[in-house]
Amino acid sequence: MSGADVVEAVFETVAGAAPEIRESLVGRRRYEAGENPSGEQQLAADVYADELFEERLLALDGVATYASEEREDVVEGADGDYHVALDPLDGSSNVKSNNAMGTIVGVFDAPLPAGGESLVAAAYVLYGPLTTMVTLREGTVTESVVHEGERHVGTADRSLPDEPTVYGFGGRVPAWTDAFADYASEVEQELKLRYGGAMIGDVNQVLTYGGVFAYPALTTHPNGKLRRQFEGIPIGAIVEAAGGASTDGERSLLATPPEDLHERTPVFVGNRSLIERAEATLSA
Ligand SMILES: O=P(O)(O)OC[C@H]1O[C@](O)(COP(=O)(O)O)[C@@H](O)[C@@H]1O
Ligand SMILES: [Mg+2]
Ligand SMILES: [Mg+2]
Repeated sequence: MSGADVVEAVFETVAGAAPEIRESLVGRRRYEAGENPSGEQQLAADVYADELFEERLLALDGVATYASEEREDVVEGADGDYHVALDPLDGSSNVKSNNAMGTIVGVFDAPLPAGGESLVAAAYVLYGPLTTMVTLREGTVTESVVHEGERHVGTADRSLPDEPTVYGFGGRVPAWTDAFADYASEVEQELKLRYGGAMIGDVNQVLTYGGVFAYPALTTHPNGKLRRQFEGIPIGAIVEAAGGASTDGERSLLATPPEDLHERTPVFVGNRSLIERAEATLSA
């Protein structure tokens, strides 16, 4: 199977599972006893989505391994040249309040953990009022509506608007560093606050309206909250390919491979001018 065929099969599988993921939320809003490798409590919905994607993606020709935020180690499948990294349910704490959630996928041509130079394709599904899917392959970002598990292309070459409009910053304000607080107070003079607590919902607003999403380094958590392999790299790649930029505070999220599968990193994505200003303010 060619790389393009494997990527297409992964995208088709993730879109195909979307109705089941949505349906699975009914009755799975409670916490399981377990914790994920990042020390966060898992919902029954996180575990269900992780197991469903593991089974379906490892069954595909060409997919050698599966890794996810919800399990410690990489799972080996059959032989193949491609490795998939999943955040099966992003923003799963939103299931309680019935707000947006997502699924994030990265396809790599090197064993995980792997950095941006090994990323061959990426995608996310947004479970909002509609189910939509944004895919990145060969430098092009495409947005589709997912209906009954099928993708219907809406915008074939998605790019960020030149004029930014919205921002969303994670972490409690008292835990922000002074440098980040300076950046935030500039941004809040210029843009409109939109923060929903699911990275995918918040990033999709930035892709749609222009602006910046950040989950910064905190005084309590110097590497922030989000994971480089499962969240930072695929989302950084999508936003960069859509004409925006990404940074971990110093350089593109694609520039530094994770040393550890579950490593955390500060995440900033959005219009280039806003990301450049973030880097300048944080390094001042
Ligand atoms: O509740 P907080 O601190 O605002 O954190 C929200 C962030 O945490 C996340 O929910 C973490 O992702 P998971 O739900 O996949 O662990 C992001 O989607 C979101 O940006
Ligand atoms: Mg997440
Ligand atoms: Mg998750």
